[in-house]
Amino acid sequence: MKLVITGASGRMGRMLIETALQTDGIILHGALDSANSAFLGKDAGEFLGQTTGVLISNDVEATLMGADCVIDFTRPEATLAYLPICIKHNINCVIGTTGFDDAGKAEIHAAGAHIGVVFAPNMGVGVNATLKILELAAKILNSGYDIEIVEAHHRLKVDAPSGTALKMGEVVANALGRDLKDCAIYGREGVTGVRDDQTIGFSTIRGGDVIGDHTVMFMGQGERVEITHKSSSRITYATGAMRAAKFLNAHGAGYYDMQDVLGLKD
Ligand SMILES: NC(=O)C1=CN([C@@H]2O[C@H](COP(=O)(O)OP(=O)(O)OC[C@H]3O[C@@H](n4cnc5c(N)ncnc54)[C@H](OP(=O)(O)O)[C@@H]3O)[C@@H](O)[C@H]2O)C=CC1
Ligand SMILES: O=C(O)C1=N[C@H](C(=O)O)C[C@H](O)C1
Repeated sequence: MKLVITGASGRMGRMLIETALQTDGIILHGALDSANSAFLGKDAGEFLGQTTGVLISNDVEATLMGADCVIDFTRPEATLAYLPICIKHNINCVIGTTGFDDAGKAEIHAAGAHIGVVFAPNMGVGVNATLKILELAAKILNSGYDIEIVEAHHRLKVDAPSGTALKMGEVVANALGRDLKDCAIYGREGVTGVRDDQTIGFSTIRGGDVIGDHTVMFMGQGERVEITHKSSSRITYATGAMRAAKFLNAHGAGYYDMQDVLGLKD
């Protein structure tokens, strides 16, 4: 399978290039970066001390020509610029980028009518297992528990709360028959009044080089259940993305998430 990686000089882009070069059945076909990138024209493997023959480019059409799949971990505006070109050339798309608004999410969903799309804010197997555990926990602890979600990431992350935290909130809210849009509280300040027991609170921590920590708390009378996932390397996201690319190669057009890829849907 011929793969193009966007955001090639980014934290995830580099991890994806390293992982692609080591994954059976995957050929690194192209590497894209922004028009401002200092890495344009450089070999995609240079940061590893390797020569791959693939040069980092911002010529999207030329780079995508002949590719089977794009893996995109960039920014929403970049993803939404690449997507129509993927549709035009019938190239599947694995999207790990976070921070989309509703219109952006709808565009990605609609792309699934033309090409294979896996869209997930976290491609790690452990986080996706955690989502299933959260669904079960929420169904059992369905009344008398206040729910709070705390996430921590490195100082360079630009969106908050993380896509993973929002997904966790959505899974818990759905399991409780609530709509996250109506019950989410993003931070508190000043005289807030007592807590509304129907809300789901989010707290964001940013600092240092934290790769990604998420905790969901179910706080009741006399006890507190905390479900935590901690990432210690970006490798988990990259191997998940490779699995997603192979899944799309086998399944073709459609809109999927990592629960589909991992066979975790009921
Ligand atoms: N789903 C998952 O499992 C995971 C998702 N993520 C998400 O992936 C995304 C990227 O994270 P990370 O790698 O840490 O971020 P980085 O900032 O390290 O990398 C972003 C890359 O995207 C490129 N880029 C930014 N804007 C544009 C643009 N307009 N057009 C083309 N390329 C662009 C950057 O190029 P330049 O520097 O030249 O601007 C850079 O190469 C984030 O949304 C993050 O939340 C992260 C980890 C796991
Ligand atoms: O930006 C990151 O680093 C991460 N982003 C994703 C998110 O927003 O949930 C996934 C992971 O937590 C790392």
